[in-house]
This record gives sequence, C-alpha cells and structure tokens, in this order.
Amino acid sequence: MNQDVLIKVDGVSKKFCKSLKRSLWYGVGDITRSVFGLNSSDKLRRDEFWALENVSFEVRRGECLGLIGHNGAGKSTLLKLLNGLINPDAGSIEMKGKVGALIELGAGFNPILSGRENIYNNGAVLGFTKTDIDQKFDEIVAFAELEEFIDMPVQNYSSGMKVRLGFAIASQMEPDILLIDEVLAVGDMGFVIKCFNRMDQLLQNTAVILVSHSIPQVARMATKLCVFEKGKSKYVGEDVPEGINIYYSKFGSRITNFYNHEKATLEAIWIERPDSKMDEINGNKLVPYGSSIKLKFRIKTNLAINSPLFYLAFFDREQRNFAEVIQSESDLISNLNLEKGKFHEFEVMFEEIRFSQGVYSITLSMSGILLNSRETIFRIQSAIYFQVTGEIHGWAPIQLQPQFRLVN
Ligand SMILES: Nc1ncnc2c1ncn2[C@@H]1O[C@H](COP(=O)(O)OP(=O)(O)OP(=O)(O)O)[C@@H](O)[C@H]1O
Repeated sequence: MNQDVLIKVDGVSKKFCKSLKRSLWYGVGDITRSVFGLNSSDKLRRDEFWALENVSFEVRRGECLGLIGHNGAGKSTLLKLLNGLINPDAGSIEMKGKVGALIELGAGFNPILSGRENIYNNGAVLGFTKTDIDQKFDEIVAFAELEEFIDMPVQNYSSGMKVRLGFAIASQMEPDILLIDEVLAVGDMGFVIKCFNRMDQLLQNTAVILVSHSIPQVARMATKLCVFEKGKSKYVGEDVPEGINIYYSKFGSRITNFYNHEKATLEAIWIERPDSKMDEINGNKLVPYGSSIKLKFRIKTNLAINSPLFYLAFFDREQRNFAEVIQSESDLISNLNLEKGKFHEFEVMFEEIRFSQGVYSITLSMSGILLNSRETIFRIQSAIYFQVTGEIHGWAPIQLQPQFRLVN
C-alpha cells in the first residue's frame, strides 16, 4: 500500500439477513465452514441481501472522504467494517495507523462507568498507555466541556454530552484515521463548529471519513466523495459538487404549496429568456449560466387590492434561502390598484443569473392594501423550479466574478 494511503477498501461486500431466525442458522453454518478453512457463501441465501456490494476506494493522509446516501444505503455498515466491528463477506480492507472512531451514539462507552473511566478505557483500546492518556486527559475533558460531569456515569449523560466525550476522545488522541458517523448531528451548533475546526487541524496528518446527511457539512469538509445507493457506490471521486449532484438527482420531488390563495389566485408563472426560446428538462426550464431571464406571473384578484408588493425568495436543493427580492413601499409600481375579478400580468427582469449548476426554486409572496391596512395576499412555496446549466458547478449557489489584477 502506498505510504500515504491509510485506508484501502478493495471490492468489499457485506450481506445481511432480513430474518433473525435464518441469520442465526446461516451463522452456525458459516462458523462451521470457517473451522474447515472455507469462506462463507458468496451467493445470497433466502432472505439475505447485499448491504454493501463491491465497494472500492482509497483515502490518503490529508484527505477527507464524505460518505453520502439515502437511509439504509450502507454507510454505517461500511464504517463498522472499517472499525473492525464486523467482517466483510468479500474483498479486503487495509487500515494503517491508529483509528479514532465515533460511530454509534454511546458505542464504545461502558454506561455504568464515569466519563473519566471511559476516557481511560477508550484510550487503552486505541493503544495508548496510561501515561499517554494522563497527558491528554485534561485536553479531552476541556474539549468536551464536561469538567463538571466527568465523574458522573455515562448512562446519565445526554445525547450531546456522549457525542462531546466520544469526539473529544477520538480526536484529541491524534489518530491517523478518524471515522465519524452521523452522530455529530446531536451536538449543538457551537460544538459542531468546534468539531469541524478540530477536523481541519487534524486533516493535515489524518485520513478522515465523514458520514452525514447534512450536505453542507460534507461539502465543508470533504476533499472527495463516495455516493452510495442501495449498497453500491454510484460515484467515487474528487469532484465533490458532481457527487452532490448525483446524490440529489435521486430526489426528484417538486412540490408547490399554496398559502392564502383566496384573495388572489396565481393563475400561471413562467420564465422567459428575453432573446431566445427556453429549453426544458424534467419539467425544469433551463437557464444557461450568465444569461438573463424574465420571471412572469399572472394573477387573478378576487378582491380589490391596492399597492401590491411582491417578495421573491430563491432556494437551492438544500432548501437554503440564498437570495431574495424584497420590494419596499418605495418600489411601489405607481400606486397600482388591482381591480377585483381581473387578470394582471407582472414581469421581473433578472440580468445575468450567475448561479452554480443545479436546480433552484422560487417562492413568491404578495401583499397589498385591503381596506386600510397592508395584508399578505398569498404565499406560494416553490412556485416555480428552474435549472441552471453550464460549466460552473461550485458548491456555493452564487458565483462572484470579480476583476483580479496585479497591483504590485
Ligand atoms: N446487523 C444487521 N442485520 C441485518 N441487517 C442489517 C444489520 N445492520 C444493518 N442492516 C441493514 O443494512 C442496510 C444498510 O444499513 P446501514 O445502517 O449501513 O445504512 P445507512 O446508510 O447508514 O443508513 P442511515 O442513513 O439510515 O443511517 C439496511 O438495510 C439495514 O437494515
């Protein structure tokens, strides 16, 4: 194995059985076969399925591999294989150096022992001597911010406290390999930020594998990505935005929600390009990067509405509201009065859409003066979807294009 490659996974498969009774029965058979030096069957028996199938990748020192995929895709199974908690049915795993792992919440802790005792236990499992752990002890407790509770049994810790202790042990022991499962999700934001900063520091000398459903967290850390689907890796590579696109392409749901649609009805909403016709894919209008668009919409007023104002919010696939248009009283379209029972068409011109490749939605709200006071007329969540195409597929939704010049 290359010097810097700390994790090498080659053609790894793992099967599980859906029936407990059969799995015990198969287990007995497999143990008997292994006594006679035979491998377990590489065929699926009744009720068995591949939780992982032929997975291969390498992670070097200084790299962080993000593992993403839907629920049940096989991510935790892979981490358990890497941590030696279970064995693969096929393929090989090579790991070099000390492994720090935070896999299941509370796993690796003895619940009736105190935080202090668990630090010594876990440190010993990682291969550290008592003197090594003595030296690191204060740092671990300080990182976890558990000074007050370090002598309390771990079974009385909250979920967040267990994660704090687990991450502090795994990371402060300066492992060569750090395996982190979704568990960080239960830490509060302050602690999660601290964990990411710590992982940034460790990354120089460590190979990190991070499993998460939080794509912003993965995008923040990962230098390469592995996308799982039903136990198979659909993408392994260093093009993180590309991997994220592949992951998102599995979730096609386009749902529009209407709120307060009685006072005025959105009859139609569409996008036009001022200069050419629009192509479409999967029902999304295609907007080439850098092009200008007109957002048009037609509403029917069911009441007389004066001085309408619109609010537009742009969302990316993560449901991040990354841009908005807030019309204020000073933007009023010449004291417009919309008569009851009529159709009214509006257009909003956007020059040069510089969004990264991907699918975006627009939420549209309208307010207006009814009698004497301004009221929300309607709000339509994800009123329209569109897809930006082009070369640029960064993780951030908006691409800035400043001028660079040499000044000295
Ligand atoms: N010990 C086990 N016995 C039987 N099936 C198992 C066992 N452990 C995991 N599985 C199954 O293996 C598949 C993969 O599970 P795994 O926990 O690896 O998924 P995951 O990608 O981590 O999912 P999630 O995002 O929900 O955490 C699932 O179908 C799960 O039910």
